Amino acid sequence: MADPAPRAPSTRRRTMAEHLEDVLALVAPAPVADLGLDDAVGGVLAADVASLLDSPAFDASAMDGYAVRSADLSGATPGAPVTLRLVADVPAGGNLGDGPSPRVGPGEAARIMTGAPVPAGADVVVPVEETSTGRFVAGGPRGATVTLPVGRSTTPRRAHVRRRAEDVRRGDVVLAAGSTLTARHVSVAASAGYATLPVHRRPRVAVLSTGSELVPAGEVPGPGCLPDSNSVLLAAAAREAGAVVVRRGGVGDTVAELAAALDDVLGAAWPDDAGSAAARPDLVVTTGGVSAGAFDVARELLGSAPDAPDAPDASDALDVPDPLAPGRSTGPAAGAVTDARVVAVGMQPGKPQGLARWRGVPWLALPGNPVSAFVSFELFVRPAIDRLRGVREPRRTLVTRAAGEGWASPVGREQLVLVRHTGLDDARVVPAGRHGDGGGPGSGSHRLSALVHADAVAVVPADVTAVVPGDSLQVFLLD
Ligand SMILES: Nc1nc2c(c(=O)[nH]1)N[C@H]1C(S)=C(S)[C@@H](COP(=O)(O)OP(=O)(O)OC[C@H]3O[C@@H](n4cnc5c(N)ncnc54)[C@H](O)[C@@H]3O)O[C@H]1N2
Ligand code: MOO
Repeated sequence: MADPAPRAPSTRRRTMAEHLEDVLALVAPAPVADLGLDDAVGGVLAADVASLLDSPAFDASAMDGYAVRSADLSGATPGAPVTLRLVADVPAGGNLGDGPSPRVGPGEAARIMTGAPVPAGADVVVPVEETSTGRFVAGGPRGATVTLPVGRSTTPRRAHVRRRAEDVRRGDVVLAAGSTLTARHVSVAASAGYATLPVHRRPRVAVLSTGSELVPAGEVPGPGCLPDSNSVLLAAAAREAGAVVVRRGGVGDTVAELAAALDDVLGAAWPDDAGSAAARPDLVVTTGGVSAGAFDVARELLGSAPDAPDAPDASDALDVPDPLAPGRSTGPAAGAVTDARVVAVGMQPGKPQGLARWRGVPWLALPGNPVSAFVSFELFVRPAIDRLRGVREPRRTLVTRAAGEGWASPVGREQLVLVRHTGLDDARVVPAGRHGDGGGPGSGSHRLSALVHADAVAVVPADVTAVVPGDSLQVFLLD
């Protein structure tokens, strides 16, 4: 049998949509736990919730007043009222004692408060202000009769009775699986008889930034150094997206240091975990070191190398042996990296992207430029976190806006432009931050000013080379 032909190095070029599918395939929803209603808010419900109770649970008064038989009121007017005998007093809470349930017969009335069960026989509640009582005072009923109707009312137009189960019937599904729980959801759960809900536990996300040039936030950078802003950005963004986060900044640019840092976060203590040694992150996110530099350590650890030294754009020509390249299989990462890929995604910024498993834990390696890291978070990491949280369809909603300015866009790559609404006209957006050197917004993946001024991200299709004022743009809004 002939030797198999040597495998030609394949170029992994992916569209954003394809890369997102690859990312989502790497992660699965986090395990489900029953959480108390206070802690469940923000989580994603893992199962439909059917009400254990009718709501209202009984025919209840909607007014403070008198429960009567409507037949007794027929023909009664403020000019010719009827007088009924008081036979019961029904406060809210059904504090009725052990005696027989009250009953309202012909010619009788029961004093009743809002939310209290309407006594048998009565089918109408007349508000107190439409009766001879006028208003209730604290304590028991005064007098043995009530005369009604009085005032502006004739016979009651509304029964003022909330019917049993008119809102929710026992067994009705009141909360759907996949819902992100808000205060409103947990209040409905409480009304439906639940004290806990099955919720996917919060994803545990470890954030690492690589780069020997990085100093921790607040330290004065030495020559050639700069503050580590990416790990701060990604950790905060992951937290905002619903994750529990462990952050390690400024990991040195050697394979041994990155491997050690990745192992370190695998053993990290998690704030949501009562010290169980088994807790591991659900996702590791790194930034930096995925392109073609001599110290691009994430890429090296992912086992990649530019396969052609003269490749015009190294990250367009990537083929990652999987598992690690033979030469590295005895290094610090021996056997640790699986499913590794470094890909050139047809997007700007954010082109070089890595993904793999580190000792089985999903690992997304994002580019180091701050805007690239941010855009990569929004496009890939947030959906991954959503999937871990149990969100059924982790997708961004795009809305249409008009371009308030023109700019150039690279051919063959979708362009992600941090934009802001003009304020004058909410339907128009312009690039955010400073981009006045002729490079346009597309060349600004290092520009921090855009990050704070942006309130949306425009997604310019790959075949568009120039955006002109008035063009219709698809944008997703930033929270
Ligand atoms: N020869 C090539 N060079 C580059 C290519 C390419 O295809 N061929 N791609 C470029 C693109 S596109 C991007 S994006 C960057 C991605 O580079 P890395 O992921 O390797 O990132 P670094 O080189 O580590 O850093 C880039 C830049 O960002 C700064 N940085 C890094 N980490 C942080 C941080 N935690 N906080 C703040 N700033 C950070 C870093 O100092 C660099 O200035 O590669 C291009 N090069
Ligand atoms: O793709 Mo890089 O992210 O253009 O700056």
